[in-house]
Amino acid sequence: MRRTFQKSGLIVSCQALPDEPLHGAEMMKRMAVAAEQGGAVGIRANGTQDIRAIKEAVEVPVIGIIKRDIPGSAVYITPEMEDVRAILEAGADIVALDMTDREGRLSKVKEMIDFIHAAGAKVMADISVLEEGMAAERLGSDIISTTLSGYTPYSPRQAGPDLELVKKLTEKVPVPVAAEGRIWSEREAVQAMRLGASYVVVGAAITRPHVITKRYAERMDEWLRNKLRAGNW
Ligand SMILES: CC(=O)N[C@H](C=O)[C@@H](O)[C@H](O)[C@H](O)COP(=O)(O)O
Repeated sequence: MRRTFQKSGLIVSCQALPDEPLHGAEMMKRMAVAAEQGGAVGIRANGTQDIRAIKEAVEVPVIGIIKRDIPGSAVYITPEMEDVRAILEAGADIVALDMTDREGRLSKVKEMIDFIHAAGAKVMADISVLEEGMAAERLGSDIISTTLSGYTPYSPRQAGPDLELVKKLTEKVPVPVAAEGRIWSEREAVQAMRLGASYVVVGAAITRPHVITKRYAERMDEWLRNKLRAGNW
């Protein structure tokens, strides 16, 4: 039985790629358990080993992805049907996939969406601009997430989350919207909800300690450099 999501809440993305210090299913399982203890209503996880380990350890639904580089392609979040199959076999309740309008992707994903639905799971569309979100909804996606805003050449690059996109999506699409990407504070999370987001997905700010540490260290170095430049240190 696939699990269903609460109507709204925090989803914690528990991901560590092979070059990251916390890489490994055991670590990600513990991260997910901690997130659930803290009140997360769902977990987002990458790779079949992590998805399996997390599904066994938590009660909340799990969004599965497979990040994979395909030579010559910019699409790396659940790129192919074989990835969808593997995610479903690993037990994910929701499958998230790239639904950006690149490389004819939007004409290719319908088959994937139908396959996911036939397996009793739901679809999260990872998009980067409003038009992609609207197209993803028309294709039958169950949740639209701003995951890829800032990561396609035509979406805005910004330090913080794309709250403008969250707002536009909630006005235009009739399915739940998830605010995802570069959310670093509770204030930003609440702001996203105020703008109509049903879910807020937080990754690095909760589960990537080396990134959290780097932010602290860089801010402190910057302060120190400014002090030194001003000659009062
Ligand atoms: C762009 C991309 O590949 N995003 C990935 C999607 O699964 C993850 O690396 C992010 O951690 C996730 O989207 C959450 O975002 P943030 O870690 O910024 O809170």
